[in-house]
Amino acid sequence: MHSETNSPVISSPVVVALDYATQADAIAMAQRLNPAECRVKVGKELFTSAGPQVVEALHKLGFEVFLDLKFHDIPNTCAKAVGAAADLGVWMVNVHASGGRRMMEAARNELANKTHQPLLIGVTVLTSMERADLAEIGLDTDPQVQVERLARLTQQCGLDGVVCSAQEVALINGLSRQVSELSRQSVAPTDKPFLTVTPGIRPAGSEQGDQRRIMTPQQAQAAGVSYMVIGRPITQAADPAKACEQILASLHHEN
Ligand SMILES: O=c1ccn([C@@H]2O[C@H](COP(=O)(O)O)[C@@H](O)[C@H]2O)c(=O)[nH]1
Repeated sequence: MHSETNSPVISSPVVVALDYATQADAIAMAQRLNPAECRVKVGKELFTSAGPQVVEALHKLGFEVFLDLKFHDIPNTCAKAVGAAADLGVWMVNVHASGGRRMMEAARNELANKTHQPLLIGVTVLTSMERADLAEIGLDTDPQVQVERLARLTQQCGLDGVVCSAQEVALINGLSRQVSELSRQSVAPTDKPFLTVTPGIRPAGSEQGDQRRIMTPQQAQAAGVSYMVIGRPITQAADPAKACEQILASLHHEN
């Protein structure tokens, strides 16, 4: 799905969530961060208030951007929205896996015709949800079971990976190894890793807030996550750049 662009390719697993109400606040935070050490995420609040210009401004600062709008709609509408995100040149875009197979396949097919193809990721179960939340929406199951179900579907639909909590990553990596083995035996083998993008990252001692399925950065790394989405523990720190560097140092990450 993903095609390379002219943006710098960085090895850091950290994606900083720029959850701000205005472009000015988001850019002020981005200017305190280092695009060689992290990517940034634009979510619903910022995109709704600031629009596509904020993505352009972050690109100008040298950041790769995860556009976290979690599209969930009928297949045609979702696919066109994903296509519009691709035209913005973002690094990653996502849809809700619970939108189902036809929606995810339509989104994947839309990207096939694009010059720039962002990573396309399926959101499984929000990291703010626990078993009781699922029961209230008619899913009488552990989050892990629902995550596994949606991760399988997402991989079958040919997306690049999932959003899940780091707590489910070992399970998903096990699943995707099985699928990769099947793929190697098929006529069109692919060795693409199936990515896990994990919010709900909380360094020891930081506020849990509304998150429920959490892990520390070190636990997430040990579990094998591909990318860690970290918002408030970095953006609300007294020194966000230092908070980001300390997390990377705790992962023994070098650029
Ligand atoms: O399951 C999900 C999907 C997306 N998010 C987003 O990630 C960040 C997390 O921010 P924190 O401040 O570190 O909690 C936020 O933008 C969410 O919208 C998520 O948390 N869980």
